[in-house]
Amino acid sequence: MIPNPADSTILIIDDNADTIRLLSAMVRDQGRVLFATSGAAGVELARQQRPQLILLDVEMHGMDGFAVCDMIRRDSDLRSSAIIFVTAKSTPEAEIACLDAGAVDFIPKPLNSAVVQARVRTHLRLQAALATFDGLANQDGMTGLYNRRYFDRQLAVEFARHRRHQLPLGLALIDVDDFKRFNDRFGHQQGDSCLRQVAEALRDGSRRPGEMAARYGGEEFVILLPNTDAGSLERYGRWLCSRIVALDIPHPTATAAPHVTASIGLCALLPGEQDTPEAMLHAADMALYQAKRAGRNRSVLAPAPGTGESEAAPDVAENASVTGSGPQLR
Ligand SMILES: Nc1nc2c(ncn2[C@@H]2O[C@H](COP(=O)(O)OP(=O)(O)OP(=O)(O)O)[C@@H](O)[C@H]2O)c(=O)[nH]1
Repeated sequence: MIPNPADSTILIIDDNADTIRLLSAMVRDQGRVLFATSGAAGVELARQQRPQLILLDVEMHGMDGFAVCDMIRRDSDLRSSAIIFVTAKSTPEAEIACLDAGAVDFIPKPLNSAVVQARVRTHLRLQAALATFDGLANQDGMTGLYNRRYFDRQLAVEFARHRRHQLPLGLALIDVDDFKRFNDRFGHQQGDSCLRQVAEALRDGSRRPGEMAARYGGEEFVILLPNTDAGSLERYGRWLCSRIVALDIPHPTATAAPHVTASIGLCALLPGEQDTPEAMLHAADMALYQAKRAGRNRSVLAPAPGTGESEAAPDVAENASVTGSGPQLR
């Protein structure tokens, strides 16, 4: 979806109430306008609201505009917020200093309504275009799910966050069963359509806050589940298998059932210092392998990475919890 500039949030940071009133009136037709009357309050509000555009006064008491700009530019969550400096110092040197500090533009005081509106409009359009490119770069073209590159980045971020807060992180690796036979029987185009339907079911099945589904490659998908322990993940695996069965896509040459099914490898982990995202993915991959070996159309929960058990691909019945698909609610 192409972001609409009119849905943007504009944050004004200025310690002068009159300037805030004036600027708000000038830009209120171009988005949702928020304001803060100090640099510190502005940074806090920016972290909460992630505005597309920040109109930042240079000369403020306490933390000045340059210090605020520096804090915002260093915050990875605020990388996509554009800053326009608003200042009475309109010498070329002052203008260059603002741009060098990381602002995208510069608005001189006294404020001219038409100039302010034109600059804000231009930068909101640019922000919308950048967000669109960002979205496309992170998307898998065929299914519309996130792509592997974006997933790997998010996994690293979530892994670090769950380690910091000592929360359990869940991961599900999903592979469509006997998909080569499906292509052989129905052709590649039908195969693509089948993958799109599976992707849609996975997207619908991962809509809780923070959950994300991605295409991991070929007929393999992955779902990241924040704050999910082993017990919840096992239930989720069963539920996900049943959702794919419920698509009821005929697959007469499949080995597990006469319709499309998937095998799922699960891994839940309270990340410790020694754990890595790669080891977690590897554990889920081993569990997926076991699900295939045990007959497909099921999910298998991996032993926690680092216990050594997942390395040897042990017998399913001994070392993994196998869960066949059943029509269970999540
Ligand atoms: N139509 C279509 N097929 C794809 C796509 N990506 C991968 N495939 C096919 O998926 C099939 C995967 O085959 P295998 O890795 O042998 O696995 P499988 O047949 O699903 O068997 P199991 O995984 O053991 O159940 C291959 O035939 C690939 O060509 C795609 O984007 N579209």
